[in-house]
Amino acid sequence: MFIMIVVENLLFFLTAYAFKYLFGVIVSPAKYDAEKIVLVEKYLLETFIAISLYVIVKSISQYVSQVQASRVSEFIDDKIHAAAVDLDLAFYESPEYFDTLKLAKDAGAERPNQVVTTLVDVVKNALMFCGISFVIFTINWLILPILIICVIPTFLVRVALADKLYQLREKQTPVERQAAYLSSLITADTLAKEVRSFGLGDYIKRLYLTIRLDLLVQRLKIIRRGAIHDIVTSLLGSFGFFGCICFFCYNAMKGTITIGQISLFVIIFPQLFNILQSLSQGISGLYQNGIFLTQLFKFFDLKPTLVDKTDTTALPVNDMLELKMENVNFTYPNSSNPVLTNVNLSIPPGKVIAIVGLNGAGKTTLIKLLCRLYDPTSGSVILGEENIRNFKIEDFRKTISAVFQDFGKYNLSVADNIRFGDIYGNRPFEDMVKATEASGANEYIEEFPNKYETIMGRIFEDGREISIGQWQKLAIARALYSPSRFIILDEATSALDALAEYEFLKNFRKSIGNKGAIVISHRVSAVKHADYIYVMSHGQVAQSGTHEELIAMDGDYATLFKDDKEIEA
Ligand SMILES: Nc1ncnc2c1ncn2[C@@H]1O[C@H](COP(=O)(O)OP(=O)(O)OP(=O)(O)O)[C@@H](O)[C@H]1O
Repeated sequence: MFIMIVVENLLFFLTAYAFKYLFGVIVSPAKYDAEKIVLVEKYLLETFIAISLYVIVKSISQYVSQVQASRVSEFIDDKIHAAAVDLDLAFYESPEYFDTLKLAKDAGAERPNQVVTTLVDVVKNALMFCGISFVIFTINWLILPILIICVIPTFLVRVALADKLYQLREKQTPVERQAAYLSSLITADTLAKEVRSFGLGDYIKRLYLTIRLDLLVQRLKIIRRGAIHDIVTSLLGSFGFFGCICFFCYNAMKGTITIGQISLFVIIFPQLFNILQSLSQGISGLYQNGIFLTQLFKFFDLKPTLVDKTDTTALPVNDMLELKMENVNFTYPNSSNPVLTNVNLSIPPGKVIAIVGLNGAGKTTLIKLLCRLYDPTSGSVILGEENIRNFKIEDFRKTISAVFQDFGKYNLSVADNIRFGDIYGNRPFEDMVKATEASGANEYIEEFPNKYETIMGRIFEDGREISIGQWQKLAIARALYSPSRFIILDEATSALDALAEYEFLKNFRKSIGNKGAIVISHRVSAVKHADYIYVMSHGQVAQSGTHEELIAMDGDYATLFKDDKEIEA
């Protein structure tokens, strides 16, 4: 790119000088003879070649610039994704993260491109400026400083405007995110049913428009003020430009400059003014993009809070180990209320453990800790004899497969939906079938003409939408397909009909083999066959035991079970 810029500039000056010599010969007092014609033809040919080369190089240079810009854009996109993948769950549960991500994405999409292209323009214009300055300097040394002084105020005004616009953008980011969220409510498929049945479309549309208009008014106020300052300072620049022309005309009339210099001046001087304007625009643009890129780097600088210890222990080979929680307390970051208090529980291999409790009791939070998506504030999670903090996070997470309440509905093929449980395992197809048979998903998959190659969901062509219960069966198949040591179902059977849930849980112990399992369900009657049951209340284990023991205790569990039975009846 740099080579192209240098060549392009050289060709521009070559063209200008070819013109200078051409005019010099044409208006020379030598008479019209064969020698003069040959000379004119020679300069005409040289001018033609120089112009043609200039045009070709300019086009190539534009092409190279576009290729470079696209590559930079892809590169930055990939870096943003890599940084986002590395961050842990805590970031995804905090608004500050989304603000930083938004600003980084705003910067990421186009700014690096703009930096490259603006930088190229600045270098190009700076080289051109040096060349033209030299030529102008040979004509009259005073012209240059006058012009520069006249352009400086425009430059300062643009830098100040960039600063103000950036500050405003930073301030507006949370509100802009709110507007984007409202827009997604009426454009995305997720809430299409609810928005229509409650007739929310117009209301959300108006709310969105009000926010956007408010943001626009604030922005336009700053832009308007900037435009007025820009007009005033640009006028000053034009005065300088005009002054130089007057000065030149005066000297031309006096005959102190040659006709060749006049032709050079006519070609070059308007360019100089344009270049100075572009340079000031380019440098202030670089400054503006620079402050945006700061946000991109701020995003890249985010570091996961959960990191591997320097001396990690290898996972024990023995896969018949218990997973335990010992005196675990937990408070979410940015919150002061403890969500778990002194929790003790254990999940032995090959056993099904159930956790029941009212909404907000802390069940899902407990699962997040078991999966090491968060670390306990105090107390430990232990695999066998080892605190899970001593293992590599990536290795430990592979020991658990979980189906969360908000599990993934991947709009990809059935096979991909299951393969995601063990994405790098090169497993035989039979394993996939075994998993879908255990979850009950095979019943509907077998009816699809394309079976496991059927695309799920309605987002893409030929996609098949399935019911929530069927999605759940697919998610359970994914967890069963995973070669993990423990499997967790967090209300993963909530949408299954009572019979399907009963059938599934009856066979669940057989499907898990030696794996330890946790099942969370609000249907207490569905988990009564679990080997051991924990009852959670306000972040604590209020009761624990087998179904029979808990019924005999006549506490929270017995009440939940009785309520459940009455509702079922
Ligand atoms: N990311 C978070 N940041 C702060 N507090 C949270 C967060 N997630 C959950 N909580 C709080 O932790 C408490 C326990 O939530 P949790 O989701 O663990 O309950 P739960 O027992 O799974 O409820 P449910 O049966 O409704 O799924 C709730 O009071 C909730 O407000």
